[in-house]
Amino acid sequence: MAEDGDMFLNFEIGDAPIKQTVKYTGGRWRDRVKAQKGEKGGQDQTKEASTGRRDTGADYYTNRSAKRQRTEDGDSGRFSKTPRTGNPAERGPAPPPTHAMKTGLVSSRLFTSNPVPVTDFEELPQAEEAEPAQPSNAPLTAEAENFLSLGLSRRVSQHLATKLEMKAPTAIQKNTIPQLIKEDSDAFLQAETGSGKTLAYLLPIVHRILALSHNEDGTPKATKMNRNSGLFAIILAPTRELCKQISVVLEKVLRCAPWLVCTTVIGGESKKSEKARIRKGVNILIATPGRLTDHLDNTKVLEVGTVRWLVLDEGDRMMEMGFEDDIKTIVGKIRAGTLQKKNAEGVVLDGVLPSRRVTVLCSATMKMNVQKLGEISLEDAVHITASKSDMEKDAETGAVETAFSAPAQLKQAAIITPAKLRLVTLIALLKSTFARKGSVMKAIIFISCADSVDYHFELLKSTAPRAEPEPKPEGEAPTKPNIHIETTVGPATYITSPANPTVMLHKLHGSLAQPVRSATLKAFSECKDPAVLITTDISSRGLDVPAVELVIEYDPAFAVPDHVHRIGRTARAGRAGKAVLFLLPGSEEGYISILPKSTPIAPQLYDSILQKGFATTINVPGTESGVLETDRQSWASRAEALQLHFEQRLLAPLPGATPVFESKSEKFAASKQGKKGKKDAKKDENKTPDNPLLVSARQAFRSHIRAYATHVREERVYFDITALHLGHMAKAFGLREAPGGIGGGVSRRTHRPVQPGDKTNKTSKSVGDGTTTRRPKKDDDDERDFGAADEDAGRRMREKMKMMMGNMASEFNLG
Ligand SMILES: Nc1ncnc2c1ncn2[C@@H]1O[C@H](COP(=O)(O)OP(=O)(O)OP(=O)(O)O)[C@@H](O)[C@H]1O
Repeated sequence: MAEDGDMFLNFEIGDAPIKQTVKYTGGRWRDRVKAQKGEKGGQDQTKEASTGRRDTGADYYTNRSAKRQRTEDGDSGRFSKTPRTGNPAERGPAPPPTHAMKTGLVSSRLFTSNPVPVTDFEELPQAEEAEPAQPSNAPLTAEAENFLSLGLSRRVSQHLATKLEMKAPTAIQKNTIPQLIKEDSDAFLQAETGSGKTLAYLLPIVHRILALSHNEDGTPKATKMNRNSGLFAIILAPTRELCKQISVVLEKVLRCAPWLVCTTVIGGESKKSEKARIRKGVNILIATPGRLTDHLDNTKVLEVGTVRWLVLDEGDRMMEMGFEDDIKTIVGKIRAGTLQKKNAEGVVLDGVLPSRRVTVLCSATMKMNVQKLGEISLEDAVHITASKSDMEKDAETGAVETAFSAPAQLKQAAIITPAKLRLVTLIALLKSTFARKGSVMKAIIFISCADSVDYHFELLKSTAPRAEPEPKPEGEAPTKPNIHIETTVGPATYITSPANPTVMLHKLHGSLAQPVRSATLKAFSECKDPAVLITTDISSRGLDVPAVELVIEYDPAFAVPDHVHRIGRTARAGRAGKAVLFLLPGSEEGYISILPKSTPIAPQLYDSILQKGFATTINVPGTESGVLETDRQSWASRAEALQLHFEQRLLAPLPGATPVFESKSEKFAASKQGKKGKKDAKKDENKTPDNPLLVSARQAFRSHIRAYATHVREERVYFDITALHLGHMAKAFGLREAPGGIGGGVSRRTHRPVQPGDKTNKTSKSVGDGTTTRRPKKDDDDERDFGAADEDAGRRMREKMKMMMGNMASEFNLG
């Protein structure tokens, strides 16, 4: 079990003999000798530790608040004002950690030399003292509030109440629906995440199309409508996932009018089948901008003469992703065509449908680029918000307020964690979150880049071979395994607890093939067990998975509006939710001051999280009692043992591991990274490949650092790449030192270990001079190309690397 690295937290990690003898085989003799020496060096260090000369964690509490608390509160270093209860012996002894000394292993030295937080924790308001806020995005509760009173037909209102269990509108729906039913002006909808904006624009569209064939009371008119009666609305959204989600919502609504049809054109499937669907007839089309532009150019059957509505959902994100030209083309093409007053069957559209083309822009946040988008697409638009007073203020001043907020009921916290402790703190947080069955059902962890998502998924998921499906009784067809989720879903061993043994881990990012993306998201949404999704910003916009109760921003967002969208994946439609943000001590702490919040964001020091997460006895499958006593260990030594375990997993040559560099180009890229000659590269072909997890960790680290440098300019005062301690950050990736190659000539994509389900990305290439050619925009690209996205960031990174690595900089092409 130890070999495959699985179930480690099911062990008593502290006293378990994690030590492994690594036999160095293969490669050049120099490397082998070096490796053996390294091993010996490690043992020497441990010897030193056992004789008491090693750092015993005396500077564990380096911050003054901690020291103060420690004196007040025994030695726990806990920062809650809540008095602690229980027998101190049960809480385990205090740090300093001793595990490494006992087991004779190289200490991971997690708790030493960490930077001191600038926050004075004692001065802060306590989160638990604050009154729970009333939900701000919930359906309205007043008796008179119903969809019928907003002007929707009886058919639609009844369908909403009986089939979709939606009796009352939300505030944004209340303000939008009558406006879009009665008026034909453009509109900009701005309301909090999870406030029901999707139905706010969909319901009036469906209502008015339905009115072509049915009277207000639901009785049919002489006019019959069907899928060939014309394309009336186009909805654009930035990601395929969001398009699919909108389509699912619309399909549910259209069950009350089954003769109307909607479809998606989003890429990820053949254009031919999309064309075929358009040819069969569609009344409402949901699309990503890139794919729609393509169809407008090449699909003759796509007629836009009858189109009355163009909805730009998450407009700012589309602009940010570089779809400005596509949107201009789409708007231009739709406006250029003559507006048909009758459809092909001679049905008069005007009077029932808007007599002009209406554009609706929709977002929870508003970056400056939305204003630009407004200029491209809107004419005399009304600004619709959830609060009437905001709307009146805007109407008076003629300006659009740029303020946006998080749902009031959403509890926000920030954990101030030194870089070295990030990984163990994340696991401790997840462990305590899922400690009890039913406490939290679903959590999303946001990470800055796809490489890091891949790595953390591999690190945290079980490495045990997949269980064979139960044999079916004779005559019954065996259940087909879902091949699309084989590499993206798995049990999250390190996070489970005896009370909650099945927590499923999922990963999602934009470099996965579309069927894998769709299947993974479906698996996460429908998972009946507690589930965690590790993802990039691809999941930050619009995603609506109702049972998400916790959002963890392990890497802070690149801009505040992105943060608002990320945390908005929880606390939707009036439900409760919690968001936790990881920040480094120092300048990052200042970031809290610029975040929108309705209740104070409580900064918290990592140690209370570690204490909670690593406090419990841990079950050990296979032993007589099933439980191993761990009371004699402190939470800090458990944290160290876990870190050490990860570091060793990365260093161990895994038996039967598949080489990571499978293609020649990858091998060549790897050898180039170290600036080796072709001869050396050839020699390296015979070398035992590095543990794939190690390669993945290094790549994740590099991409993480590159991503860090791309925070928006205004926020770089908090996220300063030059203040980042690369060596400490490496620890958070289970690495013992920072790998080279950051900001160097190897592009992110060329070097990422290819995984089953990954899209081949042939469009990114290193040009060998420290820059990467920009990939042509993907259809719905949702991640940054860190190679060249930000020249300024690159320059700062190179400076940082120079500073950190001295002469090595030239070796890595950074100078
Ligand atoms: N009137 C309503 N009553 C109950 N639930 C509703 C109502 N309207 C919407 N919802 C639910 O609220 C959730 C959020 O809706 P939606 O996805 O439209 O929010 P949004 O404002 O677009 O959020 P985001 O800005 O994050 O995209 C959905 O699960 C939806 O089913």
